[in-house]
Amino acid sequence: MLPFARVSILGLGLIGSSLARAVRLYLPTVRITGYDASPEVRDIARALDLADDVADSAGTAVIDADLVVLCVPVGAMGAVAAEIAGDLPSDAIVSDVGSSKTEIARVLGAALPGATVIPAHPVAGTENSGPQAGFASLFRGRWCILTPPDGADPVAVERVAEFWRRLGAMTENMAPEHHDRVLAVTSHLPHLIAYTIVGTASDLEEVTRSEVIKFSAGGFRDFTRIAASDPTMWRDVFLSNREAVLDMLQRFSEDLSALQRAIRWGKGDELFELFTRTRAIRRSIVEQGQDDAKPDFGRAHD
Ligand SMILES: NC(=O)c1ccc[n+]([C@@H]2O[C@H](COP(=O)([O-])OP(=O)(O)OC[C@H]3O[C@@H](n4cnc5c(N)ncnc54)[C@H](O)[C@@H]3O)[C@@H](O)[C@H]2O)c1
Ligand SMILES: O=C(O)C(=O)C[C@]1(C(=O)O)C=C[C@@H](O)C=C1
Repeated sequence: MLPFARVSILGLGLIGSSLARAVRLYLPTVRITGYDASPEVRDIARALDLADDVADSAGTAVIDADLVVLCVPVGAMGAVAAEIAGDLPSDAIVSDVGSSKTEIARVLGAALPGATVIPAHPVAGTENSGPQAGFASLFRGRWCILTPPDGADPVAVERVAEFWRRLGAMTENMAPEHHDRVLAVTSHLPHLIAYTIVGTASDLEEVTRSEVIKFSAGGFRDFTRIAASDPTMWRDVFLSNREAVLDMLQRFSEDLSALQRAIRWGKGDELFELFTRTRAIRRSIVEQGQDDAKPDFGRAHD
């Protein structure tokens, strides 16, 4: 059975438009209503035929929904939730796709008292933003982590999980606090490091900007992709997951200092031991099929 028949997607950027495209492709009988605060994005969404209807206000977008998915930056979740509170059908389930979860659970709970809220996070994305950047296969073969509140209705949780599985994702349930610690190290810290290294390189006086661009063939180029990610999104992620990120950053700084010492004192065995360990981690990620470069992964942009 279809988990939902009428889905409203609020925020039609990379993730919202990918969700709309995926629903169209994998759940073609589901009616999609979209909304975005930006009139330009609404016009583009209409031109791209992303939804059956693109509403001009958040309230009208949810009026007959059975699932509402908030796809806006983490810092805008509370404001959108407040906008829909008066129009949300009492039996609708509200979910979201935000990259941090504890703070979102708090703001959604406060703005929508009595509503069924089942937050989720598809661990899939790119450095691009906006409605043109989305594609239907974004979630295929990717994890979607659900962070239901204590005492959540198991049927509602399973309906949201089934919705994501129908779009090709694999699902797992987690406590929001645990999610935020795991993602702090697997997603948030890597972005912080990429922003730092690209910023450091561009500030170096003895290396010109054109040299940075010209010789960025290998590792640095990979960092520049990550460092091109959306500034609003990532500002909100770091501010909303402050504690976990600062904790992981502290550990990272200590490990970096140890590496600095090993290089200074010529401790080649320490460097070799670490690099051997990290190579094994990369290999197990590739073996588990979690690597984009895997040829049969089927995530070609549609
Ligand atoms: N980009 C990624 O890789 C990625 C991956 C997984 C989850 N996420 C999460 O998905 C969410 C959306 O990110 P994105 O990459 O799609 O960003 P995006 O910038 O591409 O799209 C966000 C959209 O939200 C709209 N918006 C902003 N405030 C709004 C409001 N108050 N009401 C209605 N619309 C509003 C913007 O106009 C924009 O079109 C974020 O919470 C982010 O943390 C992002
Ligand atoms: O592949 C990328 O470009 C991403 O940054 C995707 C990525 C990640 O860090 O893995 C970014 C943020 C998300 O919340 C989920 C996925």
